[in-house]
Amino acid sequence: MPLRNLVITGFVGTGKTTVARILARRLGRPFLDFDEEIARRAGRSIPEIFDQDGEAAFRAMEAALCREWSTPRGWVLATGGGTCLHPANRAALAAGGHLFFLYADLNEVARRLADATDRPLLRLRPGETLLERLQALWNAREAAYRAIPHWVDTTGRSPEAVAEEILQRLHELERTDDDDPHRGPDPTL
Ligand SMILES: Nc1ncnc2c1ncn2[C@@H]1O[C@H](COP(=O)(O)OP(=O)(O)OP(=O)(O)O)[C@@H](O)[C@H]1O
Ligand SMILES: O=C(O)C1=C[C@@H](O)[C@@H](O)[C@H](O)C1
Ligand SMILES: [Mg+2]
Repeated sequence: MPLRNLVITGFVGTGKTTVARILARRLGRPFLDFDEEIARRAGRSIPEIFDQDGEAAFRAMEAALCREWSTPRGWVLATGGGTCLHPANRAALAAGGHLFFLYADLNEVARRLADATDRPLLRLRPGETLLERLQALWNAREAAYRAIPHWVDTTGRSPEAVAEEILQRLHELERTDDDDPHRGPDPTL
């Protein structure tokens, strides 16, 4: 039986790609970033896909990837920030892997993303600040995110420290094999 995948999901800009890369290196496992894979398959950047085909087309490509990754293959996967909002995507990824959800104080996310231009959902409306945009996105999504197990706070912590915590929690999950994806958010939150 192949190892379950290790799926790093979370809010936009919380370090999914960065942390998952570190984890893949530390575990010696192959790595796939969903956003990079979607851009590669489309032969276009994510902003171009959103602008030319619309968000729904992007979400359909994301859902297709989730279905492809619903079986255990021992990979480390980084999802996009909106991937696990959809219950069917969440269920597919949880069927093949352990999910960890990264989050951070939104002031810190805003600092990390201050110069980023490649996230279409963070385009500012007139007069809006990045922090306000992030807060609006978080408010709209928080209830759906809470259905994802195993939250990891990345606030004030290096990507290496976040990866280390996930490794320790993963070893514990693999030891007890007690990862019920339906049991809801971490009760310590
Ligand atoms: N723990 C951290 N501390 C400080 N900066 C970080 C941390 N993790 C990631 N970063 C920085 O924040 C930015 C966003 O990181 P990254 O692209 O890995 O986030 P993401 O969650 O994959 O974003 P997206 O939702 O767009 O896929 C990058 O500039 C990265 O170097
Ligand atoms: O939070 C989101 O919905 C997104 C996050 C990015 O990772 C990309 O998947 C895309 O920009 C959408
Ligand atoms: Mg990413």
